[in-house]
Amino acid sequence: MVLAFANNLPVLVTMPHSSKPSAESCITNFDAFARLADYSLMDTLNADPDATGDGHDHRARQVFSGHFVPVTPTPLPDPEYVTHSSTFFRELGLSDELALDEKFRQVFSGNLSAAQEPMRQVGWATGYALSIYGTEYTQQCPFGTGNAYGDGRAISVFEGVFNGQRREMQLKGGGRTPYCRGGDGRAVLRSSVREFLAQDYMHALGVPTSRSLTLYVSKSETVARPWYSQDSHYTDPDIMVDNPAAIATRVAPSFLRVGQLELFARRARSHAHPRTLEELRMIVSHLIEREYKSEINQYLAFTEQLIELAKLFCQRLTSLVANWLRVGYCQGNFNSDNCAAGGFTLDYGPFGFCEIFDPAFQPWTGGGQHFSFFNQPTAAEANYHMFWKAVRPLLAEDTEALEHFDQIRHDFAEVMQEQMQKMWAAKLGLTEFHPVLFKQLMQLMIDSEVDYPLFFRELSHIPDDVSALKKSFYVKTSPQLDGQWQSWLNSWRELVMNDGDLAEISKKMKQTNPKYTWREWLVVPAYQQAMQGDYTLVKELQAVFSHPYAEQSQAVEDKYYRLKPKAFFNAGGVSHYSCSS
Ligand SMILES: Nc1ncnc2c1ncn2[C@@H]1O[C@H](COP(=O)(O)OP(=O)(O)OP(=O)(O)O)[C@@H](O)[C@H]1O
Ligand SMILES: [Mg+2]
Repeated sequence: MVLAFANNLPVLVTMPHSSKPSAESCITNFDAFARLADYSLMDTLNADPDATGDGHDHRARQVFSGHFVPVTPTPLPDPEYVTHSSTFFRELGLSDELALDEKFRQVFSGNLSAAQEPMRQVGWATGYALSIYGTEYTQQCPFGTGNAYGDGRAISVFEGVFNGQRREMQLKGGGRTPYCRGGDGRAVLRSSVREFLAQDYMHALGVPTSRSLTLYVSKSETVARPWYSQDSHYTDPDIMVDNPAAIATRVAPSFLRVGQLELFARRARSHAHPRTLEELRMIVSHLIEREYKSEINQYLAFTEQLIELAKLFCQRLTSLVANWLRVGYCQGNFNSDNCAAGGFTLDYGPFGFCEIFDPAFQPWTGGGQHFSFFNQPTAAEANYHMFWKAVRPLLAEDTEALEHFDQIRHDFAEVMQEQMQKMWAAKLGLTEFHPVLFKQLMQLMIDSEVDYPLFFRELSHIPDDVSALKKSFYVKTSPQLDGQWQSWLNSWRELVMNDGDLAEISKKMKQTNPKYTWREWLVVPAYQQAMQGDYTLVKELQAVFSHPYAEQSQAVEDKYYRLKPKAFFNAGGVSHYSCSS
């Protein structure tokens, strides 16, 4: 609120939030929404020449060239509105009532026949390649060639400019595409609720991410997925569960993945067809246009633009991963096909948030150590390497540019380390990273089995006695361990006090260390309840997650600011999962 003067009388006015549209720009009906459609992607990139123009061919097949395949989603039968992101709707200039508009619901539950000009009645899916930790794979493709791998159940249906920013809207679980590999093309309500809430939450945490738009569920279609029986402690699912099919729509400037650049680079390398290098160049130009336009001068020579791209992607990816560690996030499956080339979080499948501190935390049983919590900087480097390798052929004859480009690749680990140190210093309220102090802290956190987010939040009060931190310990500590904590605390406090005003530092720490984290055992009841048609808990979580750094009410604190109960340790579907779709 600020004081303004009207007729010389002071009046209170509410400052419009920067992302809040003015009343005139608020879109309340589908007709106005559809008018924003602008499919420059479909007009500038190559379509699969073998695709039927109407997009009705959903058979799993190889796609040999082109950047996208026109394909129609398969509508959810009897779609019911579950929720939408009010925050994001406001940013886009959409009114909340639009989420309940009949045509809007039809379109975002997969029925494109409800779309009207200039919207098109066909969407698109894209192919991509897969590398796991820097090793190229083609075996995941049913033909063994890699030509049938890509968006198997993600279908983009809309592209348009909202308040000056171009966005692509993509249905997840929108039915089969040529890349479905025999899958059903669906996502279940369980995973859709998780992805929807997590995207919203990450945004509120200040971590770059694809965004949640809407979530609809079918009242008549279910799909079976392997899952865990009640109280199962097995590593793998032990039963098949019918779960309602759902479609969550996510939004981003583009859904370009490192794996997508790789697909075209691999084809160029093997001279798969005469236009391979040109298609690679087109997809990289598209990446610059969609994700880096405001930071890369379009009048630079293309090779110089590529160097800028390499620098910016390195900055974004390292900062992203540092943020993941800051908030306790583990992506779980950070392959090149789950690594957005725009440098934001994408694919909330087997992810989790660290509760009891473990640097090797990994909720996905298929993910192994290499994608675990503290290994994410290395996993990011492997993905960056694949990006570098994919783009490099476009610089082929320019030795000077190549040298520069290679140097940026070489410096990745150093930039990553700088970002990490900056992040750890900020988490500890310090202006500088102190390696010894940090190492001691990590050991103490492991020995006391601290709850990662709860510990850092309690530390943000800058206590002078270890007893204040015990709220975050899962074990009872010995007097000896308490002594070690106290001496660590004393050294740390001394450094903090040298850095400035304690109240100011504490405030900053609380903006760095969220109070409310994702606790899977508190999310499970929300999707279970949603499966019964009750969305109260989903909405409650949306509200809690939208202000993760705020204190919120006593009732919210009592329910959500807590250690994980013992019953949920090693619980299948809560502490770990082998299936996430
Ligand atoms: N039920 C399904 N039917 C068809 N394809 C699927 C299905 N589940 C997953 N896939 C495809 O398998 C690939 C690997 O799955 P993964 O779990 O990484 O991705 P996802 O969660 O579906 O998608 P995204 O990366 O788009 O968020 C993806 O290309 C995905 O589209
Ligand atoms: Mg994926």
